[in-house]
Amino acid sequence: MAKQKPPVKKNQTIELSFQDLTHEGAGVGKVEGYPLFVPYALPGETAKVKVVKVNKNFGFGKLLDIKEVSPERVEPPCDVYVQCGGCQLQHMSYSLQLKMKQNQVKNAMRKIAHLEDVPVHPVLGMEDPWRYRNKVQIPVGERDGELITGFYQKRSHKIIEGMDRCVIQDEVNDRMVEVVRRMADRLGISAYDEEHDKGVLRHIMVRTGQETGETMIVLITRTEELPHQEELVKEIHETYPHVKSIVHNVNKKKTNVIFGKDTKVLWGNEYIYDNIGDIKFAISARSFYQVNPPQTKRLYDTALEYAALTGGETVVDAYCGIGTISLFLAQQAKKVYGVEIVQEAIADAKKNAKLNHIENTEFYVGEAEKVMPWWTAQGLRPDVIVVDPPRKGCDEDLLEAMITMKPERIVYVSCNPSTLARDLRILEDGGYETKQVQPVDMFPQTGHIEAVAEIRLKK
Ligand SMILES: C[S@@+](CC[C@H](N)C(=O)[O-])C[C@H]1O[C@@H](n2cnc3c(N)ncnc32)[C@H](O)[C@@H]1O
Repeated sequence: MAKQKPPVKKNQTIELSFQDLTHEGAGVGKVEGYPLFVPYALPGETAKVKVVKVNKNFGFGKLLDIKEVSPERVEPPCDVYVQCGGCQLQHMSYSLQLKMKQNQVKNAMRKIAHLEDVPVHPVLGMEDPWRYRNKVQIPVGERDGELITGFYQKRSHKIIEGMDRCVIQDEVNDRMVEVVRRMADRLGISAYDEEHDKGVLRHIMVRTGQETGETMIVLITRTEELPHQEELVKEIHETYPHVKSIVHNVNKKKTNVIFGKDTKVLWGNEYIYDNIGDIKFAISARSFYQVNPPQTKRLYDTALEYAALTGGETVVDAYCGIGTISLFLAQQAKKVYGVEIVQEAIADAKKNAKLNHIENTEFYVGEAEKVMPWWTAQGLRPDVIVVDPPRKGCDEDLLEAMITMKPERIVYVSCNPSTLARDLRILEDGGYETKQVQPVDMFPQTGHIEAVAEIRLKK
């Protein structure tokens, strides 16, 4: 049979109507059944589009001119929305964002997990979906002899010009980035020059505890020394008393990874504190801490509800970070075992347990996929397992260990619906049943969605 040629050509300009959205928020329109993905187009719209890439089964277009505008289209408040690419959904109403994300999770359940009937609830969204991020990591560069800070332009390492705020960032963090940049500039500290691998300041990281108002500043340099360190540190903490910790991290490698291995406190505490619900957390520079605390509380409350603890259970919290979920669980369980790969995070987890006078937790450093089979061999048989892996999902050895341990309930917290669905299929085949999935919008204005799944051992 002769292969059908795509009905469009590269660089052709066409008029296209949009019916759907990809999971990244691009509009989907079809020419004779051939789908074209067009960023910033919305369902219900008709637009002039330039075809920019033609693959065998689908292509990409660039939005030129919208003829019929969707009522869901809104003006993005960010001045550098298109250059930046950090947010993908600012041009659509928040209610459409939530619908799109619910569909994304439903589609993953249907297409990847082959679970047609699992209830996927409406997304728990934010009342005010702006300025929610508690942490910023921003590159430092130089233009016309002056230090500049800003995110990289999409698919490049060129800092966006004139970027002085980020509308999803906590205002305190925005301000502190500017303050540190100006002070460093005045003191003559140079920016890291990636191309020639010279210069000093690579990134500024700022994290603020939204409940406590405490701020940590991390200065990441290429060099062992931070010139004018004492003046810089003194000026920051004397002017801004909410800054409780100033940290120096050295990263000598030519790499995209932001942090290097060596971290030392220049001034103040090694930690800042923040609260989620009634639990207090100490957070150090390198530790993972969810970026949207009010939504984190809703996420953990859902995880706790699905864990259905009565006080007598043994629980495992795999990928436990600084023990956030573990400590919530521990309040309602007999014993919680946490495992996490980052050593500093486990030190924080132990500290956090003490800080909150919680005595029924044990935390271990290690790869969850190795520690869990070892626990299984030791005879540990938890009643409930909670997993909260990175985007790539759970390792197969860990899924196998869970199936062998046979807990009554598994709670899967996920930041990637595709890997969640892949892993749910494995658990279903291993004797488990997915009861319900609750998406939580931890990252408004972006295409990301978090979800919690309740999974029970089949009777
Ligand atoms: C999505 S975070 C969840 C952390 C924590 N549950 C929370 O809510 O703050 C995933 C965590 O998994 C850790 N991690 C990544 N790979 C791991 C592995 N193979 N074994 C154990 N932990 C791992 C990361 O360091 C990170 O802290």
